[in-house]
Amino acid sequence: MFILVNLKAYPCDPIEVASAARDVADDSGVRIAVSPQAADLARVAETGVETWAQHVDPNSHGSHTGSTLAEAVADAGAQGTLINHSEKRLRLADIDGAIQAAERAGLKTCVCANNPAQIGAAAALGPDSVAVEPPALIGGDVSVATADPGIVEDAVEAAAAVDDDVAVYCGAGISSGEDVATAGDLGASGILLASGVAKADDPRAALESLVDPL
Ligand SMILES: O=C(CO)COP(=O)(O)O
Repeated sequence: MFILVNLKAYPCDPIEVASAARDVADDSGVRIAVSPQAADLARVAETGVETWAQHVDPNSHGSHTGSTLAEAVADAGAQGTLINHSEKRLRLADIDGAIQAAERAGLKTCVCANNPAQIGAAAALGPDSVAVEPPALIGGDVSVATADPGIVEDAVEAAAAVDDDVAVYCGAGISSGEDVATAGDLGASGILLASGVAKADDPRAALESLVDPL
């Protein structure tokens, strides 16, 4: 399983989480990445943890004030990027453009989606991975794998029907190793989570409990 920790705009210490994620990944052998604010990418990447951007824009170099350039996040040390997160929705053409921009910059891509139908559409655009995250469960206490196991299974099926090579992750409300294991049993090959680590009093302990059953 791949564990991608999205720090969103939470008031956590990105270096503390990144260092803990690096150490827990090293100790457990589980792949863990951290996705901080764009301004923190370089500092987070310097810890040695696998680092992802939270978003890239569809444009390349040029007159695009305020854009998050895929080449710039790659230069800062990012190895991948989320695209179309539930809290950063894009139009279809811009999702397609952002995937192409990320690929030009050598970034791995994960396109987020609300439901299995959107997962199928996202998979058709050829990202490396897709992630199903029901908005109603994001930030809550109940894991998507428990509250709505069918949505994970249907997302896996929807992606496979379009392109077998696209990995499927799930997220929302995941906070325990049991949640991660259940997501794996449903066919997901990774999880996205945020509050379970970013808002934890002890992010390292939270990460250790996530990888415990793996
Ligand atoms: O949006 C998410 C990850 O990208 C999920 O957030 P929570 O883990 O806080 O539910």
